[in-house]
Amino acid sequence: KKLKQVMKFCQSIVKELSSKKYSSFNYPFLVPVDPVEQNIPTYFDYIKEPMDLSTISKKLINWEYKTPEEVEYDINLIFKNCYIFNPEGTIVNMMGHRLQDIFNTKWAE
Ligand SMILES: Cc1ccc(Nc2c(-c3ccc(O)cc3)nc3c(C)cccn23)cc1
Repeated sequence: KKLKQVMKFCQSIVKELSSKKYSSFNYPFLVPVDPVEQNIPTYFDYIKEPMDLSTISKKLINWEYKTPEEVEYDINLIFKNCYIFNPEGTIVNMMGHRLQDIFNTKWAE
């Protein structure tokens, strides 16, 4: 069925965004943010819907998404959270924009 192919495409995009070739700027988005480890204790005061690429990959494997729009929502949540917590001009903010540019290009394909 078509849905299976679409979900495979989504998984390929998550794999691409997690690729080592982007390791200089994708690492803040690969796994759930650990506010203690990253010394950002207020993170969950601002971010009520944490999201990361490994969580999306797991949800895809467990068929937790019913439509590609739900996958797109979670991927965009990563960037939305990034820009909420990391103001314009910060390095992590710029890392988010770089990864989002790759996502927008691949998603539009
Ligand atoms: C230049 C720079 C400065 C700080 C960080 N912090 C950070 C973050 C992070 C993720 C999301 C977020 O909204 C804020 C921070 N995740 C990491 C990781 C996994 C390893 C090392 C540092 N990390 C990374 C790069």
